[in-house]
Amino acid sequence: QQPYQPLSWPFGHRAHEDYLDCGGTKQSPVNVDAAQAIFSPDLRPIQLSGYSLPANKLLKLKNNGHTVVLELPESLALTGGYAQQYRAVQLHLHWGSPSGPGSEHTVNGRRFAAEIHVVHYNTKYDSFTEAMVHPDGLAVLGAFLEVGHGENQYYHEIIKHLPEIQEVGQETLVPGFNIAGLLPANLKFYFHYNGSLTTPPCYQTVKWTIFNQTMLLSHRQVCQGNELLAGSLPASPCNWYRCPVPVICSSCGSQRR
Ligand SMILES: NS(=O)(=O)c1c(F)c(F)c(SCCc2ccc(C(=O)O)cc2)c(F)c1NC1CCCCCCC1
Ligand SMILES: [Zn+2]
Repeated sequence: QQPYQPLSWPFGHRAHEDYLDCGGTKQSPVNVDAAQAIFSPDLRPIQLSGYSLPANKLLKLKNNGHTVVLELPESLALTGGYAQQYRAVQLHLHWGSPSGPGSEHTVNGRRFAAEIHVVHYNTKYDSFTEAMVHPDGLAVLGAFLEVGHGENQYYHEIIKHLPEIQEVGQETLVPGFNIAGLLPANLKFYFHYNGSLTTPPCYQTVKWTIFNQTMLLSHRQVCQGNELLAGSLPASPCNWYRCPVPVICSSCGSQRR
């Protein structure tokens, strides 16, 4: 009996469609139907290397109008759970809005408050740009964010800088910290499938890992994230709303002009 229960489920696809944009047969996000998931003994625990960064390593945090993106050095690597080596490019967050939760994937139809994506590219390709058009080019680690009791100290390292990038295009520098703290402690339980970027160019070149364990943030932290992009254009029309301004954050009642 394996020490972990990674799950995957079958997705048929025609090879030549490997990176059709948006109209293809392997579009993400998807709803994970846990009852349809198949235990796969070949899937190994995800292993992270080089994720703990010193405070003197400054990382660019940018509001690109769709989400908040933290650029990551290639020293962060996936060394377990994938057949090939992948190195980090960036991480970004899919927040909700005062009108509702913002996770892109759902599980049994349930949408979570928010979702983090850590984007990596396959090092057999010379660059991220080249990798993202190949079926095995990208690996994205995803985890759901929920409201828990206390403040999450790792998400605090990002959220505390959000006031500095309230406008689209603004960026700031964030001191390094342990990026692994943004992901679940248990990297053995996950869903895995072959899908796509969830935003144009929608390339069907992503090996998705969606962790079972969720990340717990305080009510206030989720609210702060929801308010950052409340007036921005949606990244993907299906789950982003252009919120009227001023925005009342329904969960904590604060008003954002
Ligand atoms: N879930 S996801 O991984 O598909 C994804 C999203 F859903 C995203 F919504 C995003 S942000 C929207 C795309 C975008 C817009 C502007 C800029 C910029 O001005 O720099 C950059 C990107 C976003 F950046 C990503 N990831 C990107 C995919 C877009 C192109 C390559 C960049 C790295 C991964
Ligand atoms: Zn994403």
